[in-house]
Amino acid sequence: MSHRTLAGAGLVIGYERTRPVLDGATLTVPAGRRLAVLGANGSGKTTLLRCLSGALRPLAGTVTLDGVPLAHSRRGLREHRQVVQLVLQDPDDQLFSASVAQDVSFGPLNLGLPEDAVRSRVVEALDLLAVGHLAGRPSHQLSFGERKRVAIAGAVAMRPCVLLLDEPTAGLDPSAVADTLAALTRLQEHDSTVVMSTHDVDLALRWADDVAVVVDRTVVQGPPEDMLGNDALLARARLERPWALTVGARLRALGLLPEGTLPRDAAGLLAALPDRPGVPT
Ligand SMILES: Nc1ncnc2c1ncn2[C@@H]1O[C@H](COP(=O)(O)OP(=O)(O)OP(=O)(O)O)[C@@H](O)[C@H]1O
Repeated sequence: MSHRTLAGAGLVIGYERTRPVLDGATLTVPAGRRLAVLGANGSGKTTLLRCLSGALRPLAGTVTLDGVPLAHSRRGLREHRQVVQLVLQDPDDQLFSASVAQDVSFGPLNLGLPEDAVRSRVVEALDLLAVGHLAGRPSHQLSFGERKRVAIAGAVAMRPCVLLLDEPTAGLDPSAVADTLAALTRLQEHDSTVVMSTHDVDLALRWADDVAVVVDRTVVQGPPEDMLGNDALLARARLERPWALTVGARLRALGLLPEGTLPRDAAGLLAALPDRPGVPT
């Protein structure tokens, strides 16, 4: 897989022409990096990802891949979907075959690949998502968290350069969230660009290289610390400052953390705190 840059410029997207959900949204999905699309419920995250995937045609503006505008023709969309794959929030919108292996092979079979190539893609995708042991199981018998990972494996089997994941961690317990994030790291190591929509500011700070905040029917993009430390922006977006930024700032003010230290999660915070003789770590 090679790196490709997906972008949207001046996107007006909506379901009714008179009341667009997004009105002039511009963003770049930096190749090879992790982008979190953050926004409150109903702000338009899913709508934006659907547009970037080609599933929803913008009312105005353009989606581009390496600067080339997406053509909403049958051929243009087919080519786009070989590079950009969207995984929906609800895995049951994507899983409908008799077994996990059949669900994951659906896309590659549709590409007309020979059977052994399909088989090796299915094995690779299931392994990347650490769900190889589920290959023979009926998808509908799996837990919600397992179904979410199988749905991601289905998209991964298409070997996309850009993977758009709509709330991949929603409804998962902490260990399933950790498993999913580990799988996303493996995907990135396989040269995929990963985009995740979420309203979880703590997760975005800990995971993302870049953050795009969906706010006031547009998108504001920048480094996680800048976006998630901007209280005015967060208030407009109906989001809260991540706890690690608040606690980090307090500890710096108390002189317990060196200036410039920006822990992103509990492990980072503990690692940055000084050792004191007699205080257990
Ligand atoms: N198929 C549709 N037809 C009409 N309106 C829709 C449709 N899908 C979404 N909307 C509306 O578009 C707006 C944005 O919805 P969207 O699902 O993109 O938000 P979201 O940020 O993903 O929300 P959530 O965090 O709750 O999943 C909402 O007001 C929603 O009611």
